[in-house]
Amino acid sequence: MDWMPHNHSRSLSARLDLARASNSPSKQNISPSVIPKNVLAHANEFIPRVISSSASASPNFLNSYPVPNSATVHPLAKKLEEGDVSSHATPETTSPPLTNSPPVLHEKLGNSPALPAYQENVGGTTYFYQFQANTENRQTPAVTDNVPNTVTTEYNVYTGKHESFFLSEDIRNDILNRNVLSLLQPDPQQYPDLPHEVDSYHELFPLEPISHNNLHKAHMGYQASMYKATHIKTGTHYCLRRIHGFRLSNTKCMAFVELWKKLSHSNIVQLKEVFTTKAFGDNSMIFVYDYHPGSQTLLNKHFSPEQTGYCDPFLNDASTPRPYSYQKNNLLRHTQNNKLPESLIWNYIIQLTSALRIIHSAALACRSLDPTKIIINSQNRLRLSCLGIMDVVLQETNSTISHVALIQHYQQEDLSALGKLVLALACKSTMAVQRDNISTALDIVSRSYTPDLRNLIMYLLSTQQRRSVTDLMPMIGARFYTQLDNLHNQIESLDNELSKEVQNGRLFRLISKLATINERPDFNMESTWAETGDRYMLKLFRDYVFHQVTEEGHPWLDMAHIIQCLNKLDVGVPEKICLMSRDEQSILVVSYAELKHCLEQSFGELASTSVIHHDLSDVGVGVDDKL
Ligand SMILES: Nc1ncnc2c1ncn2[C@@H]1O[C@H](COP(=O)(O)OP(=O)(O)OP(=O)(O)O)[C@@H](O)[C@H]1O
Repeated sequence: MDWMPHNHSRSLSARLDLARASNSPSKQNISPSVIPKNVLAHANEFIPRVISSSASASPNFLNSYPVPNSATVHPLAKKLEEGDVSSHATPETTSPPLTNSPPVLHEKLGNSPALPAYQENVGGTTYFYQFQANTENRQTPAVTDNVPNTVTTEYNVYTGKHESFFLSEDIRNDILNRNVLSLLQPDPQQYPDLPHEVDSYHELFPLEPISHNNLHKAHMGYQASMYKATHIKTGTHYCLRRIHGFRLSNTKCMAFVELWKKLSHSNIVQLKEVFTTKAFGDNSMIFVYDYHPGSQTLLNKHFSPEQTGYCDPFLNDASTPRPYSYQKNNLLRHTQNNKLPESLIWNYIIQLTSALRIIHSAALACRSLDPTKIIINSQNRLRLSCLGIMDVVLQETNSTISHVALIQHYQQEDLSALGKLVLALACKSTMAVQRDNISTALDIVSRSYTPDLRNLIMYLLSTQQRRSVTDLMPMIGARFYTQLDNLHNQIESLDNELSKEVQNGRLFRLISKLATINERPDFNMESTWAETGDRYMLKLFRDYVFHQVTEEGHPWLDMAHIIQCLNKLDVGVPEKICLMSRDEQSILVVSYAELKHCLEQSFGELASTSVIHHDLSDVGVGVDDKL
């Protein structure tokens, strides 16, 4: 069978390669009868040429070996015929160690040690061979023991611990959960009134039940609702907060919007844009924010009656009046049993003060520091949401007020709101901050937490003095370092997790390229496109990488082998491997560099005529040093 008849000079090198493929201690001779005469005439002394991995010339991979029926068969083919060797090949791999060698031709030029060469004259052509370096010590034995696609099962593949190879389950689930939430689509039957498009956004999905109760007017008398939406052009998900029935008559407030849009901080939900729309059938004002899937409000997280076992300790049953001391003891007992860890409260304080610091230094005020307007994610990251709305809405309702003049007042209100929030968290009660309950609540804090926490709350609640967020820093003290340390540790562990997966995209793109080429039914009306030329090589390579079998013919699934082969293909190393045709009649000796060239060439052909072409061109870029 001569399926690569068109390049005789290549055939010569191929023969040489095959001779080297039989790189066993007992050297194999190349039968002179298989060397074409027209090549001999020009090359009576032949020295194997160096194959550079970056060679742009036509690759030297067409090393096919027609196996003649005559007596002058190549020794390796002869061995195959005689059944001396198994009819498959061993995978080229160094991990785990193979007891039998793969038919790998190590031509790692540049880093291979200089070994003595010997020469042999065959039919007038001189062949130069290099002795094998320390054959006994090699992890991989001689080729004569094996042929492509077979492994011996004297060892077991190290399956390893799942977690040591892949992202931890917790992180994976968290990410998947967020992805699912981001992709949620509304049921049109459940929400028939939802507009198809609102300005540059579509796929609106309500983040809370749409209230038709006009009494629920959280934003200075305006009803509001929240939607997840997708930007039509970029596909990015955002949060739209709609203020119902709002008509903007004064554009002065848009100066605040510009200031808020510029404010970027890890503890605030960034405002992206503000616009008016009639898409909902009324005059609505839309505030577009970053979307943080999986977030919940602080109210839901810590004060929700829907949580099992939660009830507000300050909620008295009026039908059973009891002496004050009894109630207080009850409160204390309840708080002791249910209190939040102090470290968590300080964690929140550091994040909230950090956000307030940046807001106040931009001459703005939050004005919505409320458990319903602070969102928290699964890693306890707090973000102030709803920023900028009050500036717009209040400007409208009372346009005579100068916001700039009042900003300091609002900032003081922010600090009071922070004091109440910390008190509520320490007592696990939103009712604790009611005027009648504050002294009892502070008493509870004194008994349950350190004086530092009480002092901070007292400072924030004392309205006699002018307070500043920067004054809180000494009260936080060394806890700041603990927070920083925790964050660094978290970053490091995420970095470790990321490093496990960092190669996946590259390998996936490589496999995608192979899969789009291999056994493609037809291309450009050529029914044999996937079976001839470059593609044939890739098909055999696919068998070599993925279809290894044991000597008994059982599938051999070794991820290390697969990944190693793909990495070498991606880089295009000069190392050579033997590929065997499926009928086991022919063997090709081919380098990864040549295979890479085939892949690029064939994929280039496909991509150039494809209707859609996703850019996979960066496959392999800069990975040489990552093997
Ligand atoms: N930027 C955001 N990204 C993701 N989810 C958010 C974002 N902002 C708010 N949410 C979620 O949307 C839902 C509704 O938020 P909203 O601020 O309206 O809370 P609320 O308690 O319903 O307050 P209100 O009384 O103003 O309606 C909450 O579950 C909240 O977690």
